[in-house]
Amino acid sequence: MDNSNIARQEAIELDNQDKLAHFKQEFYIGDETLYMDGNSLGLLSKRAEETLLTSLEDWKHHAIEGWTDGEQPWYYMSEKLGEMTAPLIGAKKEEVINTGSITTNLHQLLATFFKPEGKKTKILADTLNFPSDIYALKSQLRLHGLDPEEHLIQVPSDDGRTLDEDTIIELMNNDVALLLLPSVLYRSGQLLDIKKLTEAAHEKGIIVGFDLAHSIGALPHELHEWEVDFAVWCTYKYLNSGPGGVGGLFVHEKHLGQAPGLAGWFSSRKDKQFDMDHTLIPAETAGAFQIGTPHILSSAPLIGSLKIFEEAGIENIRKKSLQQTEFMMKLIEQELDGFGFTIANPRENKRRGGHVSLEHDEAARICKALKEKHIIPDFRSPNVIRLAPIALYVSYEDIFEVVMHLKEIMEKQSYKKFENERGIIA
Ligand SMILES: Cc1ncc(COP(=O)(O)O)c(C=O)c1O
Ligand SMILES: Nc1c(O)cccc1C(=O)C[C@H](N)C(=O)O
Repeated sequence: MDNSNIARQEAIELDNQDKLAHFKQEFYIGDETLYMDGNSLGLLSKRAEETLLTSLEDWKHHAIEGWTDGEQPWYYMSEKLGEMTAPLIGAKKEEVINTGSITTNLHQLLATFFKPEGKKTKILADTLNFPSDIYALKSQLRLHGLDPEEHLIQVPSDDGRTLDEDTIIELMNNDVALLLLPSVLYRSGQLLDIKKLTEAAHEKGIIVGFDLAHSIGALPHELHEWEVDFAVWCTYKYLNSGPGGVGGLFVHEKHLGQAPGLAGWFSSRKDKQFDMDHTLIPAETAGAFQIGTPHILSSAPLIGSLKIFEEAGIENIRKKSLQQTEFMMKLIEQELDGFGFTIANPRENKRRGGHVSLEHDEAARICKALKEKHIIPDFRSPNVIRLAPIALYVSYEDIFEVVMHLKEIMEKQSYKKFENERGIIA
């Protein structure tokens, strides 16, 4: 048996032993498709579809009464989702609410927690974060009359892929008021040491926020115990809530009870909201950081999806995900040697998230060649192919197939018929 046949055998055995394998049947995907892009948009599950349809039924049968009656009362849905999400991030239920999007939630929490005072006027971030977060930071600085050129410090990266925690800590000066970092970097998949960074920042009196877009649903967190001040995330990636699915936010218990920077009537204590008083009485939970009416139809699928996470268990998901990415990297090294690929994510388990980051000079057109074969990766400029073997719906045999197709594309140079430029999204 040659090495690739041994690997196929190994994949079959791993699938046979996999206690999460049965969840794959719950997700919709074409028979021919190998979906490796769940880190950008997760797949629809039957349970998410069901809870979305339930909300439509509630609307159909209850009209306005759906806010409190119906099967999934809309007035309490954001809180219910917060409670269901709490175990995924190590939070108390009061600390979590589903609302908005990453960027709007970030604006809300910056408006609440970024309070430049005296010499403490700077925000510390990094050079590798997703652009939307940086845009939000710069616009919040401008709203305070502060020039981002001077007041936004972005930690550099030595290799253009990863960040060094000690370098971040060195930049935590006394003039820094707030630190914002991604938990997992969207390109390289590096997982930062949230606990260590939070502790170091607190020693300098710095408020700490994390963007969990690329870690929530992929790995466990202990936000309450680590005393992270706030966090934001989306639910359309690993949490499979659908395009434009509701975002989420965490505010540590120690900050609850304070008024939101951006107030609206949904910031209210729920029993007071319909008093319609012009003086806001904010909720004493993370619910206070909501603003307006929740987007029920973009929230409802998450109920069904989170039930899957309750059943599967985030520790089991992480365990499988690490084994899957390890298997994928091993196969890439074995089968794609000499084709010009570089594995750009850190190799240690505690330093990587849920996707493999492959660099190649021809990455954009290799992605197009993969898509021609019904394999869905994504491309991130300038040279990254992201491959996310999602624990809930990707099998080890799928991973084997993906790498073997990639090998064929490289051997036959079939990527050369495409332009080496990205499509609209990837
Ligand atoms: C790290 C990160 N932050 C922010 C965003 C954008 O968030 P949203 O469009 O949900 O506001 C994304 C992905 O779209 C992301 O990956
Ligand atoms: N949020 C997205 C969207 O609205 C359209 C297309 C893609 C996305 C994404 O989530 C991109 C993703 N955050 C990334 O890491 O590239």
